[in-house]
Amino acid sequence: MRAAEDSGALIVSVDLPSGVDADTGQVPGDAVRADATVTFGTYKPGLLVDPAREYAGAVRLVDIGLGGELGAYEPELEALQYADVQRLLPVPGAESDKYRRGVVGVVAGSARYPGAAVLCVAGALRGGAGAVRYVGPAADAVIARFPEALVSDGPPAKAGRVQAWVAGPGLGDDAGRLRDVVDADVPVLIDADGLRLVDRDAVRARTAPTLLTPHAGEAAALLGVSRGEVEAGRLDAVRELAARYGATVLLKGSTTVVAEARGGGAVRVNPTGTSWLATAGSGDVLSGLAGSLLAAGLGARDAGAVGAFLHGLAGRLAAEGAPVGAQDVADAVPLAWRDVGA
Ligand SMILES: NC(=O)C1=CN([C@@H]2O[C@H](COP(=O)(O)OP(=O)(O)OC[C@H]3O[C@@H](n4cnc5c(N)ncnc54)[C@H](O)[C@@H]3O)[C@@H](O)[C@H]2O)[C@@H](O)CC1
Ligand SMILES: Nc1ncnc2c1ncn2[C@@H]1O[C@H](COP(=O)(O)OP(=O)(O)O)[C@@H](O)[C@H]1O
Repeated sequence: MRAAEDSGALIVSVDLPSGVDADTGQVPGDAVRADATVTFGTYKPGLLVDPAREYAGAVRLVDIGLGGELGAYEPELEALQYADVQRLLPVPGAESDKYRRGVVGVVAGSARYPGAAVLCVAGALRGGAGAVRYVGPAADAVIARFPEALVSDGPPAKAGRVQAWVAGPGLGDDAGRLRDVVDADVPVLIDADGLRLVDRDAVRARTAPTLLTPHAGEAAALLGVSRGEVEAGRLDAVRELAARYGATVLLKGSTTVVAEARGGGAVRVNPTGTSWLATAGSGDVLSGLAGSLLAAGLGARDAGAVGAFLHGLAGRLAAEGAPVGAQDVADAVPLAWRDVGA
């Protein structure tokens, strides 16, 4: 392997780069770093999930006539394509009104992190819900930036009609509001500080859909392992979290993966991500966006996967190869939506 790398020659791997694990995306030891990989029949998880994905270079799939054979197997992994996402986008019908489109509630922000509330609302306003209710101490900051948001500072249960809640970005230690949301019988997305504060038994006991959106650091804390272990084995980590908490889990990072609660269905891997998204607050935009899709009626797995797809695309469209901030990503979500919907 080293001789090949040291030679400076173009390296093309056949099916998979030697040394990467085809089924898990893990790289247990030395592995070939290919410029390109030609793979056969179907994509393997190791070509889609980091850290292995990075070793494959540009991937080209060649059909070798396995179509009929492959159809007999349930895939372990799937990546939504443009047409899949287009079918899932919640588009208002002629008879829609703001309530029929869904109302998303946002419990986020604190005196220390008012910006997280603004960014979460920024994502929520672009996710297809008909109204965004913000509940918390950053109402003035939210309203200054987004006068269309409905704001209050009381308990979430008194905020008015909400079809799905997002709780956690920049929340600080406001466990009371979080508890109200977890007790609500509507879909709930829990992110950031919410993942640290939440009563784990209460999450397990929920009957309405729950979507947890940890980054690797938060996932590591929830699993009681190191962050490195999560990053080295993303598929194992996301499946284990979903099983342990009886929730749908979206694990963020270099490859974003979504696993269904109680083991149902393939793990979704997001194909649109870009490392320009690695900027403070972009996760807050994602949680607002995915929560809005939940309020608009998507199931937790679809809301997570479509949210990550639009977020990744928005990151690319906003960045175009230059650094951007989280607000720029939120502002580009309509461009991503149009790109998918066209
Ligand atoms: N504008 C704002 O107000 C912002 C507020 N934010 C809020 O700031 C608070 C602290 O959030 P942090 O997540 O930065 O907490 P920390 O900085 O305390 O990080 C917690 C742990 O996770 C690790 N970690 C952080 N980001 C990671 C990543 N993307 N991948 C892997 N590991 C990672 C850290 O090294 C650390 O071990 C949260 O409430 C968050 O929502 C952030 O969302 C950034 C923007
Ligand atoms: N290297 C990367 N490649 C692609 N996406 C990334 C990368 N690093 C971070 N991201 C994305 O950026 C967002 C960061 O969210 P998060 O870690 O919650 O940060 P914050 O709390 O600052 O908002 C997530 O959507 C994550 O998937």
